[in-house]
Amino acid sequence: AEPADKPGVTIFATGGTIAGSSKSNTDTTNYTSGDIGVQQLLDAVPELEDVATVTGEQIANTGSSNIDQAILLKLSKAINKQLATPDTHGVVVTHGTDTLEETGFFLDLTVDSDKPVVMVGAMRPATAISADGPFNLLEAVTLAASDKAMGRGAMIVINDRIGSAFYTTKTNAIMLDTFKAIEQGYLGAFVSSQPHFYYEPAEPTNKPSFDISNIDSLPKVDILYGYQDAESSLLTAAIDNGAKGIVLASTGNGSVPKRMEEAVKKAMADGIPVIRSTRTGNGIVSPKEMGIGSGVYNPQKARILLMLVLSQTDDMEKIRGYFE
Ligand SMILES: NC(=O)C[C@H](N)C(=O)O
Repeated sequence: AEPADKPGVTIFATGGTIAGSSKSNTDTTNYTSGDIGVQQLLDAVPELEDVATVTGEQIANTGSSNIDQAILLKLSKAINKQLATPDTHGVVVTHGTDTLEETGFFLDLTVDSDKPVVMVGAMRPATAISADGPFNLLEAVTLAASDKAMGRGAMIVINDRIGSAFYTTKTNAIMLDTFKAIEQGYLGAFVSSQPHFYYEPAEPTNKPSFDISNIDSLPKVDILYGYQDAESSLLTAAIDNGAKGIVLASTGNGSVPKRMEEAVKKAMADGIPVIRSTRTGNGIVSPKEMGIGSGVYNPQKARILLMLVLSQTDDMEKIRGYFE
């Protein structure tokens, strides 16, 4: 599509490390925050044009310890005005991380729109080797341009995570993965033995359900662990032993060693799904050419899901759809 067809996203720049610069590309602590203007931030990420029609507005350019209520009010009013225009799909606020959570929370409580408001910052200045700002900015704009971001309140994007501005906090003075909402990752907690929920009722995205009223047994699915030197003999043995599906508790992002590729491909071709999950205990295993990525499911949950799915269908693309 032409750039004009892309969703409109306005970036309100306020400064911070994301707009910081230093004479040295290894300096990540003694740089000047809020040194680079919004146009320069945009110019550093030409890929933004692929996801949105982006316009920039400079609200302030300072370290976020200098953000005050005058700036908050100016910013919130500017965002409300911008989101009311039909061509605007969402807004992004570039901001220093030190007080980013305060501004995000303020916007969450004062912006009157279902459209996405995305706070973004960086922990390394723009001049650093492996500066995190440009990719964070690309993700923030992609989120602001996404229909999936509607109605979620103000959000904080940094280090590949989407946080609720209501709950997310800076937790580390210098590390890249500083923003966390650890406690509110739970649904709730007990206060004097009474349940207190952090969220309104919500279902996990794409949660499947199965009617097992007429099912007396489920297909056999085995889990195989990933490790250095792992090869295909256990996979073949599991299938010879009657497995109708296999879950790999693989290394990393569900990687399959070259030694096992042929056996995985053969199993898939024979109608035996091979789900690539991860032994790391965390993360969303993404689709690749090989097998089926487990998505959000750890190996033991992927196994239960695959048994249920196999009780309903042997269509490989349908099976894939439950995971990826
Ligand atoms: N990482 C950062 O953005 C910190 C910076 N001092 C600020 O909050 O402006």
